[in-house]
Amino acid sequence: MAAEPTLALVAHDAKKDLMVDFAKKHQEKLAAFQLVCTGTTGGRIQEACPSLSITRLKSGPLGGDQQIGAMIAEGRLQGLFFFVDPLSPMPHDVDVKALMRLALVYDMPMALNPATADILLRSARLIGLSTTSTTPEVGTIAS
Ligand SMILES: O=C(CO)COP(=O)(O)O
Repeated sequence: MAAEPTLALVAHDAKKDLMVDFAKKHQEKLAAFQLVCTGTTGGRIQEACPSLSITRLKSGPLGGDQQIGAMIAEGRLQGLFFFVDPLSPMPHDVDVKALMRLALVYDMPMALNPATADILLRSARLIGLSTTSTTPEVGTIAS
């Protein structure tokens, strides 16, 4: 039997309450995934949803975003819900951009807000019916 698809849940501080509400609301559906989170986001979700099994990586500013980026590059992630705060400066802005960039490069289903995450959670591709990752053709990048 194929392993469950892996979904990353990440939220900036101003969006963590939204992420916790989202996780509580969709707890049953989220249980069908292997969940990975950046450190603080994962702690908040775990506290609110003790039945979910969550792998917590480093906190975003300490490398967690990059760890998730590496999972994308290595084909170990099937979806990314990243609730970003567009109104606050981030010390690790380069990491945030790098993570979103890799999600785009690898055509990863990515939701940057709860409205889109709601839709993606219902999508056949994300729930694992088609989890083939798209490897970009490096040669096609324009010089
Ligand atoms: O900073 C983050 C994403 O850029 C999230 O990290 P934390 O979940 O550790 O707060």
